[in-house]
Amino acid sequence: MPELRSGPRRRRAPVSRRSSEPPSPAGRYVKTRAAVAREVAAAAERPRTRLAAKQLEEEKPVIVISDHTKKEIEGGAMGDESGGLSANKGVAQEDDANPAPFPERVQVGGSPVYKVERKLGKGGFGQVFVGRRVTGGNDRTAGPGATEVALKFEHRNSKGCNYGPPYEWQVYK
Ligand SMILES: Nc1ncnc2c1ncn2[C@@H]1O[C@H](COP(=O)(O)OP(=O)(O)OP(=O)(O)O)[C@@H](O)[C@H]1O
Repeated sequence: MPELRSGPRRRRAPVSRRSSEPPSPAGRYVKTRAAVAREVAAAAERPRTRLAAKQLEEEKPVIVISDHTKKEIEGGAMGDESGGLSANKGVAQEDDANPAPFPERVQVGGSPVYKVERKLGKGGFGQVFVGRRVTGGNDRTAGPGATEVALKFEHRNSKGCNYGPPYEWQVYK
């Protein structure tokens, strides 16, 4: 027969730490089950090998800019007054009313696929980002093989397109 305890319960004795060891701030917190579950889920999603990481990188969606998709962009929720294409996840627009981000990758017509990187600047009608060629290219800084280019996003509904496609587009073509 177990004996009943009498008197108040005492806490467990603290785990003894060597006096020379400084108390760790992380040690003062207890992880919740939700936090542990989040960590486990994140670890499961993380690629374990370089090859897996590369494959994951290659699977990322690409926004193909053509006449067809420009129409889709017009009709969809991706337009913004600043003249940007805003779709999917990726580079955040930090200074516009529309918090939707720009696409992660783009392909203009039959061009190579470019990864959209940091913002270079903003003009009257659009925004300019560094585009890094995802595959191929050469070490030249100019020409069709350049690995780094400037990508300008200008929406068809932007004020610069009030009177039809801007002349600048013809020049770029
Ligand atoms: N090739 C580039 N390299 C580095 N920065 C660039 C490049 N192209 C544009 N930028 C940056 O982006 C900003 C906006 O460029 P953009 O061509 O849109 O200017 P803009 O002609 O004044 O604009 P808009 O034609 O919309 O009136 C520039 O002021 C510059 O800071």
